[in-house]
Amino acid sequence: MVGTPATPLSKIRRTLSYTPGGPKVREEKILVTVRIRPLSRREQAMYDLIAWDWMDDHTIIYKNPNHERAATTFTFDKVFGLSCSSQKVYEEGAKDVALSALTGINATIFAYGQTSSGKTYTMKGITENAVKDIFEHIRNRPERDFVLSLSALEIYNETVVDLLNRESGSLRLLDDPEKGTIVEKLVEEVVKDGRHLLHLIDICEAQRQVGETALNDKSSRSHQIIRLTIKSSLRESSGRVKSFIASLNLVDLAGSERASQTNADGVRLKEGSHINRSLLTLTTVIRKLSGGKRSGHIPYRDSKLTRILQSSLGGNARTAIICTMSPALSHVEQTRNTLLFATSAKEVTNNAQVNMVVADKTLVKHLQKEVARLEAELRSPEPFLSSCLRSLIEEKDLKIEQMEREMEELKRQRDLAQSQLDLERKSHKAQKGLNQCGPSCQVVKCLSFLGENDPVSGKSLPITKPRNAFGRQAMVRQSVTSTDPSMLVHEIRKLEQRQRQLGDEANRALEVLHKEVASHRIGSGETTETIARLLSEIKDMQAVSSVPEEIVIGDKTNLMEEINRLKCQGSTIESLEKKLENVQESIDKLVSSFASRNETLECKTQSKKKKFLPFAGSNNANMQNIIRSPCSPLSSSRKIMECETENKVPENKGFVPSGDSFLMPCNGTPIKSDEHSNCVPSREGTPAAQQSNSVNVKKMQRMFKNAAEENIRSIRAYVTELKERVAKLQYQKQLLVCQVLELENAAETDEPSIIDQTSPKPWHLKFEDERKQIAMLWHLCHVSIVHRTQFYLLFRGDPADEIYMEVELRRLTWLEQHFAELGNASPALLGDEPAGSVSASIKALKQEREYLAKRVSSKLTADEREVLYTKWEIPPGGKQRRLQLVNKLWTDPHNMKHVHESAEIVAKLVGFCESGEHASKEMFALNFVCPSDKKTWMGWNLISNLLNL
Ligand SMILES: Nc1ncnc2c1ncn2[C@@H]1O[C@H](COP(=O)(O)OP(=O)(O)OP(=O)(O)O)[C@@H](O)[C@H]1O
Repeated sequence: MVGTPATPLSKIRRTLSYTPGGPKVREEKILVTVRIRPLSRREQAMYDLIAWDWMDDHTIIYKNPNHERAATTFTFDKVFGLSCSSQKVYEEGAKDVALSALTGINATIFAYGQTSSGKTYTMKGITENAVKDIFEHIRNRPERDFVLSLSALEIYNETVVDLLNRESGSLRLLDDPEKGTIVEKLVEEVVKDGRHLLHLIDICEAQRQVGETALNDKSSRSHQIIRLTIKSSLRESSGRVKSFIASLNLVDLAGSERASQTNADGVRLKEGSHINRSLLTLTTVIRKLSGGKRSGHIPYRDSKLTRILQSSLGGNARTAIICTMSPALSHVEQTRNTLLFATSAKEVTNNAQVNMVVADKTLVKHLQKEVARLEAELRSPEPFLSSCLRSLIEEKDLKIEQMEREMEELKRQRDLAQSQLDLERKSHKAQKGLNQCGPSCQVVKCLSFLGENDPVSGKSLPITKPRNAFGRQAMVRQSVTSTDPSMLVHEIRKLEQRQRQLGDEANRALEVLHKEVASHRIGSGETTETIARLLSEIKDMQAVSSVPEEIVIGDKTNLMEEINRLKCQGSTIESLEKKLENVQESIDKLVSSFASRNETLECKTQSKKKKFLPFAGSNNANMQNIIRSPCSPLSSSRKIMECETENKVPENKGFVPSGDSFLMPCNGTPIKSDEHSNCVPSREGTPAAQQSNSVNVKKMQRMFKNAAEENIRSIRAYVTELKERVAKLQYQKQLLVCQVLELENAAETDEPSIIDQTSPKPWHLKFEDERKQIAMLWHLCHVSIVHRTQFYLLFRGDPADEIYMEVELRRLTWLEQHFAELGNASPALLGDEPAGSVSASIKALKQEREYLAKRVSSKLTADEREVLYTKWEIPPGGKQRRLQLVNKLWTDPHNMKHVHESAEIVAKLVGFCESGEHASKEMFALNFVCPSDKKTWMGWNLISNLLNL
């Protein structure tokens, strides 16, 4: 094997570089040395061989006692042999770095190596020497004020423990934007002197987790970090105070180990696996850093060790690593790994800089005053606490007030937006209705009919007058597209009223006809029967279709009831139409019957002829009714009026009857047939009268014939017109039903498409709105949080997403409606499962959360978990923290930040990746049916899908 190329010392030497306008930045490589300990007693007892040679102070070679492979050479900043003292190791491998902390540069020294290779032994020597040197340095710098403080922790089984205060339990790591990773609540003891410092370090040693393994009687089972923070300040002649602050980290890592060598089991095995895992992360970090800092993601966060040491690994610190090793042949593989790690480490470059604070005199004075004030307050804790409390309460009150104001403003904005939206909808509806070609267009046009007299009030509506398009549009907009239920019910009432009037008129017309037929035996008996039957049917129909007068108006439920009732009446109107058709047929028959019998009638007595003036005489009252009817079309009324005038006897100038017997009927006085018959023969008795009568009878016959025909024609025309109006009525009802249903639907779905098309909302705003609505509906419908996550992450506002957003919104609206309607529907299960109950839906979601909670450990690193627990306020040491975390996800649909963060976490837990094969937008396409490949479907029916992951 070819040896690792040596790193020339020139390359390792530190170089200073400067950041313009900023503090000096020292860019340098990590100082890497190797210390070889003597063979241990155990190794000697086993007659283990020394497998390594160290030719000079920098090179170490694998001796390869069996000459199986080529020699392997490793070169480092320094190689310390078996007999090298700790003093020398410190002097040449750590001192320079350690003392940097005195001048404001962070420093880290750590020992790395296999278990029992001498790390603790080495770090002890380094620490003692460093402490000695630091205090000597302080003694030699009387012009500077130094403040030293010490904190210490161990990472045992990925748990951070304070070595100066074990009782505090597991400590959390927090991210500080300025300081980087900090350990919450870590005790920091101010150091009085060197002895005190060593005493504290001894305490830490004593507190540390140590256990016996096959390789080491006192094996360190944790990583230990002792942090000595050194603050020094110098009062300059100008009055300015220059302060330095830096930390010296003394790190004794737990050793990498093989279970087979340490004979570990149980607790030791668990410790060993944690140790190895975190060392593996450290190795990965070093390896990645050695490839250049910008060589991709550095997984500092994969372990607490690397997280805490982040600034020392390629950051703002000077770092020295002492790799310890056993020379024994039995450990050669482990040692080789250590040397490979060391080789990578020496390629890592740090950017250390002086952490300096310069404060002017005034500021210092101000700070001193502030400190004095605080100290005074602390001396009298009660007023201090009460003032703190007071200020806290005041602050809280202010916040509440501010929030209330914001809420008011938001409410106002919401109401304003709502009313604008309503207006837009109305105007859009009207526009849409008028612009569209097709049935609805025709129907809307029919509604100009509404512009006639208001049958309910009997008054002429002001909106009926304009006959231009604009006026009609305005009218339609106001009456039909109104979302106001009372307006719509009012419209329905008007239609009802019209229907009743039409029925009345048809009834009256038929009554007239019936009477004529019955009293004069016009037409066949069959026709008479038909008309009588129709008359009674129409009466029945009117009774059935009568509308209850007292209906509470203005309520949505009543509106729906109205619509349902109208829908039911559709058939009634149809039957009315049918009946009117029948009437027309009957009239036609009547006409033909009348025509055929005309000649016969001419030979009948005059008393009967007189009775051919139904509308002019005996039925005048009925006729007047028809003419006066508010719904009677002007045309037919006019015709009837004309007919009435024409039928008046005085028109016949040639015939001058003596007395007024014949004129009586024209005055509207009913004439009984027997009275009439008594009267007429007295005139017919004279010859002159007979001659005159014979002429006049023919004339009369013609006249009566014309009158009768005209009457029947009038009725026919009137029936035709009634039919037309019934058709209009039908259209209007249909339109109303459609409009109301559409409005109802739009109100429920808050359909975005009905917003004014002339000024469409920008897509990104629409997208945001829809996304918020969707998030809310997901929440309301207890939709699977994996589904939510996938949808949320897949659709991020691309214009092509519009259709998916629309579909999702419609689906959810539908679900929510049905949820409300069924009362206990289970949207979360609505996929290929029948709807269950609400509780089943909630249960499904609960199961999903439990399932995801189980994945927290496997899908998130311990560090990631800790960060999340902190962020999501899961108390340390609590039970089922994973479930607590998952239960907090997707619970606040109003907060889009919460939604986003929830989605990110769930995505990690299910291994969802936007570009992956599981993430196809098509799976959210237009139907509920699962795609055949269940693996790609992560939709509504979640648990089964998860099991397929
Ligand atoms: N350079 C050395 N000279 C003499 N003895 C040493 C040297 N290094 C280590 N030893 C001894 O070897 C044994 C193991 O050393 P130490 O406990 O420091 O190893 P370690 O690497 O810290 O082990 P672990 O990782 O298991 O904690 C100790 O008894 C120690 O005194």
